[in-house]
Amino acid sequence: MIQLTDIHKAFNQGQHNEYWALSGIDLELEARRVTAFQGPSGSGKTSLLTIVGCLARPTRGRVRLHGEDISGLPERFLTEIRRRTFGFVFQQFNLIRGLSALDNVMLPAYPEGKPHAELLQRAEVLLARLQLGHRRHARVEWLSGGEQQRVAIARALINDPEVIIADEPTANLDTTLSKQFLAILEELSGEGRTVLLTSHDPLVIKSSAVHRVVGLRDGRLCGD
Ligand SMILES: Nc1ncnc2c1ncn2[C@@H]1O[C@H](COP(=O)(O)OP(=O)(O)OP(=O)(O)O)[C@@H](O)[C@H]1O
Repeated sequence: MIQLTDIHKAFNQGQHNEYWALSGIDLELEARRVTAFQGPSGSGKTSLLTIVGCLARPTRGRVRLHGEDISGLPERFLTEIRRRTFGFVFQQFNLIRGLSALDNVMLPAYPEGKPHAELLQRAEVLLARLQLGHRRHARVEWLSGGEQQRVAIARALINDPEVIIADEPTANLDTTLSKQFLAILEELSGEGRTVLLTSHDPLVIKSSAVHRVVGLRDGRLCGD
């Protein structure tokens, strides 16, 4: 589904502090599987996921999505692909304070231009599915860490993405909440979504919810 060919990523290219975060990644990611990227801090996991999710471009190399080379597409096409294909769950959840859970979930769908009532219903269904129906009108800063994470997952699902990308999704969760997250992960892959995540957490890496673990070290693949 996603093919990466000879991906390189440099930061501050051409400057005294030039740094190559990724050096020659060749990888094929299959649809409907849960793939975890593991590796030490600074090994390039986040850089790789941001490239896969079209949040950043590789300095060199090709990204193919369903066989189409998307690496050279102009920004507006990339934005469109990003919105349609990927849902993101960030480590800090990146929810907007002052807004309710419901409003946060609906935000990424506004550019799609769907009728508000339809959107509202979809957001309510998603929050209910994640056991947050009763908290839908609460401001996100009033919610617990686990509740905030589930809001972030509902938000990632609002545009019905094929692929969910989650960066260290359990980093801020205790064991019980991490296990809840893994159960949600199994549900997502059970309904045919592709999940790509980064994790240091042995609970995640060793979980039966994860089908494949890809190792990264110093910007290169090491173990698959
Ligand atoms: N915007 C940036 N400018 C300069 N260097 C960067 C930038 N983003 C990342 N890096 C560097 O690239 C390397 C890889 O970072 P990346 O965030 O991909 O690693 P990671 O494996 O996700 O780490 P962690 O587990 O700590 O999140 C690191 O050394 C980091 O300092």
